[in-house]
Amino acid sequence: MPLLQIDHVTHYFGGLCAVSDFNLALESGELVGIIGPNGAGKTTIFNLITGVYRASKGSINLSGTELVGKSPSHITTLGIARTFQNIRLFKDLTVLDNVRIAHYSQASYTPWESLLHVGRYQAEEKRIIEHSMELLSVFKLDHLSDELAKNLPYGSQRRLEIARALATHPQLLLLDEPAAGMNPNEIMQLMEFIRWIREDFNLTILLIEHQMRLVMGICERLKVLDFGKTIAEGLPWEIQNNPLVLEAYLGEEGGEL
Ligand SMILES: Nc1ncnc2c1ncn2[C@@H]1O[C@H](COP(=O)(O)OP(=O)(O)OP(=O)(O)O)[C@@H](O)[C@H]1O
Repeated sequence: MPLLQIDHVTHYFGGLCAVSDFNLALESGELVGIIGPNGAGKTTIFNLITGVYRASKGSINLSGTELVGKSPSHITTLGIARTFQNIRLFKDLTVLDNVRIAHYSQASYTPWESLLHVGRYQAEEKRIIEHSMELLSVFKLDHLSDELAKNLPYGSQRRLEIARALATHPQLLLLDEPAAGMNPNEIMQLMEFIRWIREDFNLTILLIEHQMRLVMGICERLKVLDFGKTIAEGLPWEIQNNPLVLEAYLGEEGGEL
């Protein structure tokens, strides 16, 4: 059974069909890309998977559990984490607190234990801080744990966002334009980094990206959207030579493939 099975998902914003009859079967361990020109519906698909929007039609299934109708926090506990197109850190909190916060969806103590700092609270807090520091260390951010997130360079903020996403122990990681704003050298490093976290954290990854160097370099297969519809799918080299895809991109200002 695929880890994620999306069947006939359609979503309207008023009269606009942002996603039309989208289908995807994602096997455990795969690294798949969704590409398409601006406004094609890519981020809407992430918002549908993570429960930010409820699909107007269709089904989204994670290991046998239907996600449509579930809240984003519930979906997080089921094993899906994401990053955002525009980095969404708590910029005025420390690096450590940004990762700590992500653990609270799974904390096992009660509000009373938390208020009074008794019972499971102390042990759980210790575990959360230790796990946060372990993650920061793996991402080479531990020496910056007391720094405010807003003071980190851009590339480190991206790494911190991914570290925070991994704090919830996801099986499926959704990366929304992780290479946005990066130079070619940083993109090469990011490619290595994504390959490495997939292996090290046993992840399945779904990636939205405009940077073709990254998409073609690491994705095993691609889905291409245009105006909410899937216009092509296949191996990166097949997509690169697909006339429908070329037309969709060439029609976009500055678009290239
Ligand atoms: N909350 C919303 N309300 C109304 N329309 C929306 C909303 N969110 C997205 N849209 C519209 O839905 C369509 C798909 O948007 P979406 O953000 O999913 O595209 P995208 O492929 O991620 O684009 P980009 O590459 O520019 O991020 C667009 O026409 C967009 O204007």
